[in-house]
Amino acid sequence: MSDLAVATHGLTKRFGSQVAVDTVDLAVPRGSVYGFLGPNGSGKTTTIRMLLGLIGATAGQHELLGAALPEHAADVLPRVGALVEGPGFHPYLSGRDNLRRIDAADRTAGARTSDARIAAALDRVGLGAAAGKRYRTYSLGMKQRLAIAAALLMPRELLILDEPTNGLDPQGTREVRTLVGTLAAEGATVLLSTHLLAEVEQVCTHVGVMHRGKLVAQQPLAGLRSDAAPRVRVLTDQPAQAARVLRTLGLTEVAETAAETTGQLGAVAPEKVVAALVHDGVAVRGFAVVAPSLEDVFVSLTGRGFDVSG
Ligand SMILES: Nc1ncnc2c1ncn2[C@@H]1O[C@H](COP(=O)(O)OP(=O)(O)OP(=O)(O)O)[C@@H](O)[C@H]1O
Repeated sequence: MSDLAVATHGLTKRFGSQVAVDTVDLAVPRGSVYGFLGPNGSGKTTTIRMLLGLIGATAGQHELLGAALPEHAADVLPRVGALVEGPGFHPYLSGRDNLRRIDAADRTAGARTSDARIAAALDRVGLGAAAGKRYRTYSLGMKQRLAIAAALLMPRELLILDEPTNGLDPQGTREVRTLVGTLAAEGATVLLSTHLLAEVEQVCTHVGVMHRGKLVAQQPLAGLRSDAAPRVRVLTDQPAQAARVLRTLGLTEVAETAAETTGQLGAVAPEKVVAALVHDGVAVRGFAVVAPSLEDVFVSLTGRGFDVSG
């Protein structure tokens, strides 16, 4: 059995002359919560649509749960729950009745257990109380949660969620994050796309970063952090003098403000920096080694800021 829940090899999608997804090799380990991160338009949704067979790839191959698609689609796709844009819900039916329609269309689901399955799925996403209301009266967040409930009607080994917290209020966002954590704890692999760093920091074990159609980084979250270069921060009334010392030692990206000087450590030991500052007579009021935030890492990979408010 493959230890990857999702694997792609040179997956590529062109729209006319535009390359939306460019030779992407995804490797999503089983049991991981994989954050598929990237700015808007970087190719996440197009990749996910190819994974699920909603659009064909221009080039490349992919496997879900160890089986090649599209050859094994009939066997594999029932074990995969998906949330992609534009679920086909009926506006005049209640949330519960919409799930009934979806459940009834699933040949692998037993009709006698349908009510219990639907109630459990609604409960999981916190829509139990609103289950009887018409879909068209739902807020965007409720619609999103109903879409997740639809993906959870059957037990799933793999969940592929495109921007699952899009449009949710903070409370709804927290609920979805908790739900993702629970599903992962139960053994499901979760691939979720997002442009929100907070989402990645709070729930993901692995990260893949897309930028202009290319996968520019892919690794465990902890690795991405530790690979990033730490900086020193020197609080001092003599920032220019401190900056000279840092540069002489070989620190890079040295910057100074009125009250502090910072620089990227590289291979230089922090204690060596302290000793050199003292030796040079710089009055140091504070000294710290700071790991760059995830946002710093992503900006360095994509050259773009992320929305970190979520
Ligand atoms: N059907 C299509 N026809 C033409 N171009 C498309 C089509 N679908 C996507 N694109 C283009 O492909 C690129 C990648 O889009 P995609 O939706 O995959 O990005 P994304 O990372 O999911 O962004 P977002 O977070 O905005 O959904 C974009 O430039 C987009 O305009």
